[in-house]
Amino acid sequence: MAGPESTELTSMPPANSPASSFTTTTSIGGSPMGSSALLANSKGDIVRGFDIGTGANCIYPLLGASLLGWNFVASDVTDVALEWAERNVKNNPNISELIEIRKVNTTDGLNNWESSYSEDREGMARSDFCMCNPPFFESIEEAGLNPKTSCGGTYEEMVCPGGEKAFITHIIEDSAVLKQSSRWYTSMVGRKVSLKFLMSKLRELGVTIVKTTEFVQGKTCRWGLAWSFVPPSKKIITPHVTEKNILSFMLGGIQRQFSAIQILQSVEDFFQAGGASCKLNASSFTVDITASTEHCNALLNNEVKHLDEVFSSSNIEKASSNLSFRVSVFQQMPGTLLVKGSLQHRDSPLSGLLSSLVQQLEASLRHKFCREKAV
Ligand SMILES: C[S@@+](CC[C@H](N)C(=O)[O-])C[C@H]1O[C@@H](n2cnc3c(N)ncnc32)[C@H](O)[C@@H]1O
Repeated sequence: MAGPESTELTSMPPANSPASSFTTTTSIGGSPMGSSALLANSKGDIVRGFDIGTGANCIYPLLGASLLGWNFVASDVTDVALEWAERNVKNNPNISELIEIRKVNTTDGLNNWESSYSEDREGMARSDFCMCNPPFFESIEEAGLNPKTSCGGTYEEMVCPGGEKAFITHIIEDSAVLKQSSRWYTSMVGRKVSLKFLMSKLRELGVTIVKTTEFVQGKTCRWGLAWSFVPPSKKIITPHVTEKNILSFMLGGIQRQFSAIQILQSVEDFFQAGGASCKLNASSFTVDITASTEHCNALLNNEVKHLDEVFSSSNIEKASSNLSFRVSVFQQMPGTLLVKGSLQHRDSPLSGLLSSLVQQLEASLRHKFCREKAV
C-alpha cells in the first residue's frame, strides 16, 4: 500500500493478503510472546528476521518486534514504500531500534530481481528466518488492476516478472546457496498451483524439511511455505525441570489503559519494594532479579517460619544466599499477558521460594491492572 497514514502500530496489510481485514491500533509496545523462546537461536540471542518486500506498512516487522521482541531487517525496492515504512517505524519509538529498513537497489527497473538479488541474499544470510509476502501476479491484467476491478494494491505490490513463482523460486535458489545461514526460509503463496510448483522445486534441490500451512479468511485462501536446512534439535525438557524452575501465570482482563511496558515496570517495582536488585530489559521484556533472604522475607510478608524451614534442611549459610531469577512478560492476545518466572541458578537453597514470590507478584499485578481482581 503506498502512502498509508500511520501513527502507532497501525497496520494496512496489502490487498492480496489474507490479513486484509486485520487492523490494529494497539500501542501495547514491545512485549514478546511465548513463541520467541521457541525460535530463540542457538546462542539464546534475540531472534533476527528478514522481511523481503516489507511494504509501506512494515507490518510484519512491527508486529514481530512489538509482540515478540524480535529484531528485523526489512527490505523493499520501492521508494514510497521505504519512506512510509521508515515513518511507521519511527512512530513506534519503543521498538524502532529493533527494525532496520533497507533499500534494495535496482539498476534497470522496478522489480528486477536479478539486480536486487545479492542484497536480499545478504539480509537472509544474517537472519534466523526470512519471510516474504511476494508480489503474486505476472501482469496488471492478471492482478485485475484495471480501474473497474482494482482491489487497491499498487502495481509494485502486486506485480513482478514471472509472478510469485519466479519471486519465490529466487528465494529458494538463494537458500540453496546460503543453506544453514538462516534457520527458516518462509514465504506466503497466493495460489495452490504455485505452491505445488515451489514444493517440487524444493524437492529437486533436495530440501527435506518443508512445512506448509493454509490461511483461510472469508473466501480468500493463501498458503504458507517454510523450508529449512537445519535439522530439528532434540531438546528434552523433563517435567521435573519445568515444574521446579519455571512458574507462570496468565494475567487476563487487563484494563485497556495499561500497556505491557507499564506491567513490566510494575514487576520491577514489586521486587524493588522488597529491596531486591532488579535489571529491566525493555527490548526482551524481562526483569532479572537478585533477592537475598531478607528481601524474600520482606516480599513474602515476613513469613519467617517458611524461610526457617528452607534453611533447616540446608547447611548453606542463610546470610550468604541469594535467589536469582528472571521474570518475562509475553503478550498472548490483547488484554492478556503470560508472566513467567524462571530460576537463573537452580542450586540456591532459596529456590523453593520462587513459587511463593510468583504468587505474590500475581496477586499484586492482578490487583493493579485487571478488571477481575480475584485469582
Ligand atoms: C505484496 S507486497 C507485500 C507488502 C508487505 N510485506 C505486506 O505483506 O503487507 C510486495 C512488496 O515487495 C516489494 N518488492 C518487489 N520486488 C522486490 C525485491 N526484489 N526485493 C524486495 N522487495 C521487493 C514491493 O515493493 C512490495 O512492497
